[in-house]
Order: sequence, then C-alpha cells, then structure tokens
Amino acid sequence: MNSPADNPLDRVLVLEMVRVTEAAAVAASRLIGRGDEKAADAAAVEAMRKAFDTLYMDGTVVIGEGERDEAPMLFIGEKVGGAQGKGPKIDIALDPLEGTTITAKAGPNALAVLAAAEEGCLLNAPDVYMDKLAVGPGYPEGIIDLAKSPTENVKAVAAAKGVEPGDIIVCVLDRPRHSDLIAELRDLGCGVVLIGDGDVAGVIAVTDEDTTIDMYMGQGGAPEGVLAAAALRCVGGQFNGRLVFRNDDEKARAAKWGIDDLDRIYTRDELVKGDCIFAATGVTSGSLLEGVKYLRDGRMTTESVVMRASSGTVRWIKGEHRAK
Ligand SMILES: O=P(O)(O)OC[C@H]1O[C@](O)(COP(=O)(O)O)[C@@H](O)[C@@H]1O
Ligand SMILES: [Mn+2]
Repeated sequence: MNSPADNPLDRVLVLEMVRVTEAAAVAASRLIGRGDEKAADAAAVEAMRKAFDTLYMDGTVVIGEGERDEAPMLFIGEKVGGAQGKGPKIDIALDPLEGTTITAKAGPNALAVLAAAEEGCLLNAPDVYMDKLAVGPGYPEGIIDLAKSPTENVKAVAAAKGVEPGDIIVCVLDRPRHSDLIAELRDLGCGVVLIGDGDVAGVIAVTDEDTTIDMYMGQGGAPEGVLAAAALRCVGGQFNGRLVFRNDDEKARAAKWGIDDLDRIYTRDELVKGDCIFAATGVTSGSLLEGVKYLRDGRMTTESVVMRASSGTVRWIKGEHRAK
C-alpha cells in the first residue's frame, strides 16, 4: 500500500470524488427530457465546479469543457479544489455531462464523469476526435491493434475467445462516418450494437460481460477517450486511441499541448499513467449505472461508481438526497 507521502491521490479522499459527479448528475437530472442540451450541460458544469471546492486538493483541469476562451467554467488549465497552493497537486479530466443530447431526449447512458491522476499522468488531449478500439479484460496483451483493420482485430479477438468472428459483438456510435466500418463488421457476421451517443459508457461496456459487448470501435471525442482509458486502467481491458485532425486549427491545438506525432497510436497506459481514480454518476439509466430518480416523497436517488487503478477497487455507491 502506498503511504500518503508517495501518492498525492491518497491525500484526496477518493470517495469524495463521487460527491463531485453526484452534484453534476443531480443538477443535470432536472433537465432530463426537457429538450435543452445547453441548459443541461450548464447545470452540470456549474454544480461540478462548486463541488470541487469542497475537496482538499490543488487540482488542475487538463481535460474539460474546452479552451479558456470557449468555456466560462471548467476550462482547460482552470484550477479546481479548495486547497490551492497547499493541497496535493492533482490533474483532472472531466465531462460534467457526457451525453448532453441523451439527457435532452431522456435516452440511456448519460453520465457525469471525471478521472483524477497525479500531475502529468493524463494525456492533455485536445478537443478533437479520436479513433478508438477497446476490448475487455482477460485477453493477451496486444490482442487489439488500431494499425490493423477492423476485420483483423475481430478475428484476433474471436480466435482468443474461441468463437467465430460472427459471434463477436461490437459497439459503435451510430454516425454516417461509420458506415464503412459497420458494413465491414456486418460482412463478418458480427452483432453491431449502435449507440446514439455516450461512448464513455460504450467503451466501458466491454468490461462488463452482462452487456454481451466484446469490442468497441469507431471515432468519438478524444476527451471521452482519455476518460474511458482511465476506467479501463482501473478495471482491466485494453484500449487503443489515435487522435483525428480534420484541419489546421485542430493540429494547432495539438501542438499547443505538446503533441507532435499526430499519427501516434496510444495504448491505455500511454493515455493514463501512474495511479488514477475514475468516478461517474448516472444521469439517465444505462449499462453502467442507474440514473437519478425522483421519489414521491421529494427525495432522489443516485448511483455512482468510483474505481482506483493502484488497488483495483471498484465501489458502487447508492445515494439518497433531499431535493432542495
Ligand atoms: O456526436 P459526435 O460529434 O459524433 O461526437 C461523439 C462524442 O459525443 C458524445 O456522444 C456525447 O458527448 P457530449 O454529450 O459530452 O457532447 C460522446 O460520447 C462522443 O465521444
Ligand atoms: Mn462528452
């Protein structure tokens, strides 16, 4: 076990991270199904920002709501935590409302989510797309490789699992940009689980046999890629990510954060190093968590998960809250 002196995360109450995601989820939950993505996001951001102040840490947002001039709160570089200059230095990746459209439409799998690690341990991913490939725990290291085709990756996983390629179930974001990928998977006979949004939950689904999902493939947000990699670092499973740059402005963003090899394929442990914490609270119910529920007596319930890489501990936390 690490002593507090070794590991700054020990000095932040790991469980306290859940209060931050709970606060964001509860705030966003009032906007579930109200058709207003922006209002839902703003509510989650404000609540998360406030909740951070209750934590004893000197935190810095490294993945957040955008660049300083784009986001009023929780922008990249913003200091969070109630112990600036004296508490442990922690880097934070966050998505106060992962699934703004899901929330607006009352769909499944919207989450309030964050990852925390020692300073310098999270890839400062710019807000661009990322090609993602993931598989759950229990496979030989290197079984998936983003440099190879979807067909090759499915065949490798199927062989290791002892099944036919057509038995493999792959989760993919339902987007026109994935039409070739989906056609290739269907040609192999794979089951393709199409999700409307929310690839943090989509990637994490590969770690849970109950979902029946074997693999995750396709392009989504790079920030969400780092968050999902943090979760897999805690519970196991492999992840490959490659940043996708659509124009010079996006390339300039990468340069700003010191990323010079634009074609690099990052493994899970290159995206997230050292010890880390992953915390999430469900906003709407889905494969990972139950959403916020309002009881008749005016109380509400939440479900959260908090995990830690160094110990591999996964804690599921149900909360009951008085509606304000
Ligand atoms: O909708 P796009 O542009 O395909 O982007 C995909 C990304 O958007 C999401 O579906 C939703 O993210 P937000 O709600 O945080 O915007 C992510 O899960 C995913 O990585
Ligand atoms: Mn998101």
